[in-house]
Amino acid sequence: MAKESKRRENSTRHPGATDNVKGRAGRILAKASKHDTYETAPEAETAILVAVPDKRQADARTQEYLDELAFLAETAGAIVTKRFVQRLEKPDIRTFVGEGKLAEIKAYVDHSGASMVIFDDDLSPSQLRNLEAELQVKIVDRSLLIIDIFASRAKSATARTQVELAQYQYLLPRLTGLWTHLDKQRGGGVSQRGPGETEIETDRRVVRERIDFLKERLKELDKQSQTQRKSRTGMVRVALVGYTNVGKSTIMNLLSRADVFAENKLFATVDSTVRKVVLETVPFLLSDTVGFIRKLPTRLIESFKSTLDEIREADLLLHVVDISHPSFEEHIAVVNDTLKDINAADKPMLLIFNKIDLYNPEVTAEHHGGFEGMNEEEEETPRPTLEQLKATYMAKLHDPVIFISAQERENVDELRAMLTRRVAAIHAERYPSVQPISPDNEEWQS
Ligand SMILES: Nc1nc2c(ncn2[C@@H]2O[C@H](COP(=O)(O)OP(=O)(O)OP(=O)(O)O)[C@@H](O)[C@H]2O)c(=O)[nH]1
Ligand SMILES: [Mg+2]
Repeated sequence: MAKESKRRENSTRHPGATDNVKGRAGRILAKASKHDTYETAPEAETAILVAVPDKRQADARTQEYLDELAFLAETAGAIVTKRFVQRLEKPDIRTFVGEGKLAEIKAYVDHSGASMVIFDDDLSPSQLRNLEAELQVKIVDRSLLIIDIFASRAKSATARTQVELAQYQYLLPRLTGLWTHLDKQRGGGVSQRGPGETEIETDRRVVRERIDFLKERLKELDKQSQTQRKSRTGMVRVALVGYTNVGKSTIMNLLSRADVFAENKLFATVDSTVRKVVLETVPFLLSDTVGFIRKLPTRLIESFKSTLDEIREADLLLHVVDISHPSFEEHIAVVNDTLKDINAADKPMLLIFNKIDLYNPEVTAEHHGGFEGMNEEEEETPRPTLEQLKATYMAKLHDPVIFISAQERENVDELRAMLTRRVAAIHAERYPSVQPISPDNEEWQS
């Protein structure tokens, strides 16, 4: 017993203990934990993408999803050399893709020397194990890819702790998975416990302890930031939300003259930034937050709770949309669903359609590059004009909408005016007797 507790103490205190777990059973995480920033990543790895859409999914949609996956892979520092698509009613339970497709992928991996295969979905622990055994290269699923990018971007203590928590939560069931076949064969019985099971039990315990430790640490960090946030009470709080890469940080910089990192990469922002902004004597706090994405792992959302508090505690959400993206409507839905997941769906919202400079009604899904078997008719569906879109959204939504180009500074003054009126109205509502600012009386959403 004494020996046991001593070992446990060592394992939690000594960083090498968890590294061992990662090293032995969790090499899938090696990349996520190794490189610090994307910029300093050593020579790029080559990656193959694999998607298994269901039979009903339109070809253009499949291609768009693969574009997004390629963008994620590039953001993580990999060069994509090939895409594989297999339409299946349901992914194969053993190897995700069917036998024939797996052989095709295997042939390509062997021939091209690609160093990893990235799947556009999450793999079960056993699928991961089987695929690694068959293909003999690193297998990365969607969750791991996103966690990896977050790991390379996280700067603050909170974000780094959140990412580490997500990494271990990802690892834990996969440790179990590596050994489930043994458990089954043995059918229980203490006397038959092999060394494998003892080892895995130790690993699991080390990982669980690390998870508990990180949760505690997050609680402490959360207390500190709560104290910080309390000192800001009274201020109207506005949060920029939206799909990744839509221009949230660019708008933050425009409105607050801050210098927030913005670039054409997914998840440029992982930490949230808060700035005090004063527009026509109306002061408020503006925060820039992590972008959302389709199939964002729930675990990751949970571990990013503190970051998401900025959104939960906001009085007004500025939902930024990249109107030039062919799937912008799906992006809106993903963001709204994620807001629901984090209990922030009922907040007042202003919808900002950004990148109007890139919007071209003539351009269809085609500009993303057709691929074999693409349905020609699908490509030719014309997109509505900006005016038509404006009319549709104005009619459809209770929330006001505005169309801008943050980059070309188009309609930015209009955005400022709209925001000023909105914040002033919230302020007036909160402090009816004080009214330190003179809210514009006209209907702000006219
Ligand atoms: N053409 C065009 N590009 C824009 C516009 N606004 C932003 N961008 C570009 O879009 C890319 C993404 O902008 P960011 O501000 O980093 O986007 P974000 O929403 O903060 O992205 P994440 O933090 O990754 O979620 C950058 O390359 C910007 O320069 C715009 O109005 N027009
Ligand atoms: Mg950003």
